[in-house]
Amino acid sequence: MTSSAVTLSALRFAWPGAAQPCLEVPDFRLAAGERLFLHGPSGSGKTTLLSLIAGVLSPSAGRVQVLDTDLGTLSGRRRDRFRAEHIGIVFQQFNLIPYLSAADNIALPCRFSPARAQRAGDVAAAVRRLAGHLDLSSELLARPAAELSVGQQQRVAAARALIGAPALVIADEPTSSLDAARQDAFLALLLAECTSVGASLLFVSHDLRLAGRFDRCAELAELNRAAEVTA
Ligand SMILES: Nc1ncnc2c1ncn2[C@@H]1O[C@H](COP(=O)(O)OP(=O)(O)OP(=O)(O)O)[C@@H](O)[C@H]1O
Repeated sequence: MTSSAVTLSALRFAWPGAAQPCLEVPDFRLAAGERLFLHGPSGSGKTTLLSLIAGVLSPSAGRVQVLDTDLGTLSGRRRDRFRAEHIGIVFQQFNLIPYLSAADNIALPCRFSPARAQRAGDVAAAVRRLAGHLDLSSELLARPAAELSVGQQQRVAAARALIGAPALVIADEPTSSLDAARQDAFLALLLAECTSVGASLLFVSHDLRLAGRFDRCAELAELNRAAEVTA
């Protein structure tokens, strides 16, 4: 087992054309199995940081290491494969495929990653188990994602992130569209799933009431030196 899930070294990221870098993170580490709550004002760079860790964006300088892999050493295709195999992501915009059923959306990572399919075992049963915990009925599972409410889509995105036990789960405001009861059920499932497989969790939220349920709470400004320049 690796001792570090994410290591950022001398990371710098500037959006094209921007006068100032958005992120300058000298050094950050998320330990294996650690569950971190990350918060910060709107526009401070949380989603950008998650996109760099997911390998969706590439840093302008510095290194992003996930598990034992330096993402900068991977070609675009290998990075996509690495992400599918090892990282479960709940994007702020969910990124569901609208014409696929909710069940097929949840199962999608298992189609892209044989290792994840193998870890899931019976994929259809894994879909039903996660959906059950998130109060998604079989009728909802059969519907195209485009015909679900925003909160239902968010729960589908959460189940998709968890299927096949990824070693790292990244969640960007994953409870913003849920009512209190479903928010609680979702968080309980997320924490339990991560604990049961020893996965690390990087959870971004504005809702500081949730922070106490995590191993560590950090504000992005504590990690990001660029924040000192722009503040
Ligand atoms: N595609 C893009 N091109 C250029 N600038 C961008 C792009 N996406 C985000 N930014 C800028 O990068 C900065 C950080 O944005 P980011 O979405 O990471 O913030 P955030 O902390 O996640 O905000 P929120 O809490 O509102 O989701 C902002 O100033 C934003 O305007």
